[in-house]
Amino acid sequence: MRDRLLAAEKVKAIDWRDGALYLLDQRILPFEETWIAYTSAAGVAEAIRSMVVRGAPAIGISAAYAMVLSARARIAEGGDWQAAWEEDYALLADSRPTAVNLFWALSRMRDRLDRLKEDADPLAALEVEAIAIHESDREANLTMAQLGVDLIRKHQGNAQAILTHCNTGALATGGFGTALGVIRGAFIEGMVERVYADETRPWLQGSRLTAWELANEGIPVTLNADSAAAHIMKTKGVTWVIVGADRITANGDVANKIGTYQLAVNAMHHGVRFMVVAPSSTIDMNLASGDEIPIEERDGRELLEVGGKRVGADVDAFNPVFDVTPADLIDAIVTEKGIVERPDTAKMAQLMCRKRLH
Ligand SMILES: CSC[C@@H](O)[C@@H](O)C(=O)COP(=O)(O)O
Repeated sequence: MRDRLLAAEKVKAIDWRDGALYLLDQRILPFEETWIAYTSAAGVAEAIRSMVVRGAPAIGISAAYAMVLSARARIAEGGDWQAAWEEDYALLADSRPTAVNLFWALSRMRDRLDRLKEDADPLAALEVEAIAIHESDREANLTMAQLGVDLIRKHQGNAQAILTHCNTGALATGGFGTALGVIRGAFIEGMVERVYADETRPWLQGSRLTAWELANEGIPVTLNADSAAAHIMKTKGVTWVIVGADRITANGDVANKIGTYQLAVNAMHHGVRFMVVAPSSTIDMNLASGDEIPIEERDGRELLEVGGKRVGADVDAFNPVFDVTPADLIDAIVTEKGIVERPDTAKMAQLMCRKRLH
């Protein structure tokens, strides 16, 4: 399974080469595959804000490389370069509020600088750290895929229908994906008959990105409107809903793409199992519950317009782009440190004490 999973890394969203960060512009996929080169932290912050790069782990990795770009520019300027580096740090931290991977990666970069020996080269150390963040996300994808597949097998090993939301694949991570990594692994093991992909209004991460990734690999995928999910659970033999996460709190509540919460409610009603797949960099033990998670609200025009053309009436639009699924609706959280079934505060604390499994 490992080799076939790694083949899915042919698709990637982030490339660090020749001292620049290259991001695949996810706003225009699947119609155009355009890479944009970034050489400044401000440029990367704007790329995150405007969704050139998206998906919690991918945002964190991009921010880490942005801090390398910042160090190079600020050291060249001379003077108190660390104060200027902190300004870039703040700019990046302000780009999107919900995915904690962003803040996790930034603080790892700052810690690296704080631990630097006096004669060490800060730029080289930061680059090594950013690459390590990227690499460890790839590794985490592999471990989670294996654990998630084992969990599916434990409950029901034969081919089944799976429903997913948003995009959690190679485009959203440093590897081949979190939830989509488990789905890929389950398909390789002959345990997936069909994947139902929610289109994921309003950015259409499901129809543009997830459906594209799966179809490219010959994994049977059917696209559906988000509002069809309950009907599909009732009529199409769905056994698992498998999603990613942007922030998981100390009690096991999960923030993910808007619409995830209603999937969990519907899954509970229909007896469909609900799995969340996320690396431990998505877990925020500083927040007691999901009520404390800052939920990003984006411009209402994202709902009122399609392709820049007005389609909605002249009214206000409320556009929260994440919601919080309470822990008691979740069957399992799969991380690279292990699986937490029926999450609660004690089990999450135990998980975070464990070492990574790879
Ligand atoms: C592995 S990605 C997990 C989440 O980041 C994903 O489900 C999601 O909600 C992405 O939202 P986005 O707004 O596209 O950044």
